[in-house]
Amino acid sequence: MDHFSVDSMIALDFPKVSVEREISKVYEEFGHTSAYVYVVDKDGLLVGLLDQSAMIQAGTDENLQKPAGELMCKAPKCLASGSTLEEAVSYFSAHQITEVPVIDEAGRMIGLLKVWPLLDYQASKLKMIDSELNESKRLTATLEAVIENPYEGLVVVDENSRVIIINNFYLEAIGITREQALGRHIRELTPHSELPDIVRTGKAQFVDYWKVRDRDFMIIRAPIKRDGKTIGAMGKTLFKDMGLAHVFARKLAQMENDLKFYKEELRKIHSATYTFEDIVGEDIKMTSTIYLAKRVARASSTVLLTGESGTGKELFAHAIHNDGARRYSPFIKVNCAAIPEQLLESELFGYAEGAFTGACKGGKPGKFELANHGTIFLDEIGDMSLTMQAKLLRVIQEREIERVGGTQTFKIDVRIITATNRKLDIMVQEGMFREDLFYRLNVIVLELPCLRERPSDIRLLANYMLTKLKQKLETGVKGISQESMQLLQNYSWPGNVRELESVLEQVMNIVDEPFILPEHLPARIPHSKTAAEETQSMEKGRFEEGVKCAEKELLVDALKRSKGNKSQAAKILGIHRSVMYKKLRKHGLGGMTLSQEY
Ligand SMILES: Nc1ncnc2c1ncn2[C@@H]1O[C@H](COP(=O)(O)OP(=O)(O)OP(=O)(O)O)[C@@H](O)[C@H]1O
Repeated sequence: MDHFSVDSMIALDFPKVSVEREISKVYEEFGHTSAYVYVVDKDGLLVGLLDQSAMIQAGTDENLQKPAGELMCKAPKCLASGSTLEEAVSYFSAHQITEVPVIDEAGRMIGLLKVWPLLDYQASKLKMIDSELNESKRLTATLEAVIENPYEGLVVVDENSRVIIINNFYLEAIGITREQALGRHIRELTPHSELPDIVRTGKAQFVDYWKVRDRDFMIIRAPIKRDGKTIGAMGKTLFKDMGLAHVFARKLAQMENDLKFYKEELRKIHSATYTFEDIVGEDIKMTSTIYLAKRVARASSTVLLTGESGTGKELFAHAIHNDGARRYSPFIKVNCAAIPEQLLESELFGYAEGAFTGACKGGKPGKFELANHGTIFLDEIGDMSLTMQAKLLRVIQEREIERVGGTQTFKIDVRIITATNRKLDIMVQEGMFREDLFYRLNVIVLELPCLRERPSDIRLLANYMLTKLKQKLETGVKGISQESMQLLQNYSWPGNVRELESVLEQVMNIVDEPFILPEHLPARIPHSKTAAEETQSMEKGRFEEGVKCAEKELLVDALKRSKGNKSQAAKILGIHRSVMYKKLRKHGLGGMTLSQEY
């Protein structure tokens, strides 16, 4: 006989559908990888091989057309007519036989489907069942350990609120045995249980208080659902006892505190620290600048602060912001000289997501965005490149920004305060600063006087800083000798107030004596006397200074204790009122009020 395929089976009145169905059943049963089906013709010759894609590859296999006597040797007669493949497979597998006859409608066997290797399949199926069993045993053991953990109570009820799982912790808490609990309605065990409500509503209750037999617990209750339907509920204690709950609550409170602290720190970073109260100065140049600054603080106009380094430009920027309507909004400082040119643009205007390699997801807001509704303080504006000046000009004119690499523009409402110690007008002439930007920034100009122009403020500032440093450094230094003060006033202070601050801090760190004397001052502050004169007068001067300072300190102390009452202060010191007044005049304390610092 010729080779035959599914089509040739049709020619033999064997319906194609039926063959395909039978074949697919074999595959379904044995899996595509574990079974092969051979088709043998009625003369016992192998005529087809069904591979994994269920094709009859007639004529393509070298085994085709070979006698299949040995394959058929086990074919039972009882199956020779009309059994379905399913019946055949189950019969064969029970008898460890791996062949199925193909029969025609008259019940004649026209071929044979040989299923191979059925035995391997059975063995692997058994192995699989065995490993599934082991896995589920392992899982059950783990679940039991979880359920029986000694730190938490657990009870599970079914859809009728009957207990199906309960752990020892829970049993112990309510004081009954497992046998007494299983299968009972939960309210028979704990009359006020809310689990039936959870089963009814299907809604969880997160964290509730549960008191049982004089013990307090925190508990959560949750529904158990399958295919969206509530099939039970579980109650679980959260802590072994309330002691642990309190530990947890304390930790939570600590974390909340920390969070508050960091939020406050962040707020401080984005807010102005100083106010006009922190600006010390009595010199007319200074007081008129403060007066003007206070006036401009109320408006939103752009301010340009000029003056030598260390004259207090940043201090003024803070004070102006803090005195105006924007005081509760951010104060953002940008040091234009400290940020590399290529980063300044994204620092000021932010960048969009994917603007460059390494850009943060979601992009990053720039300082202008952060300062929205508040103030941006652009320090060292004179150090900004011409390219950046053009970009800044656009923002000032349009009052809108676009993130680097972005397409959207944002409207911004920001007050701009700039500062520089460079001469912007000269820079404009030299082509180093854009003229149009200069006029945009030069709306209100506050020129801060340098320290050498206001020597009277040196004494004031030095005493003010001494008081602050005494607290900070906890030193025994009580004051500055008159002679030292004179030297400080004679000095030119190129670094202005910042330099004065650092000289005092440096001196107070090394001086062990109560008063800062000329020899304690750094060498760059010129001493008016020659070294010989100094040595001579030093001993005398030191004693006199000491006495003078001590006397002054006693006077100040007595006045403080008498709350400014001079007669009372005289009594405290045991001196006559007239002597008291004389000494007060000598030390310049005649008009002393309590708020003054000496
Ligand atoms: N009038 C003042 N009263 C009290 N402290 C002052 C005064 N002026 C300046 N200071 C202090 O001096 C230091 C320098 O001030 P600030 O940084 O404001 O100066 P600046 O002009 O901005 O300096 P730069 O140009 O170098 O940035 C700060 O510690 C500041 O608190």
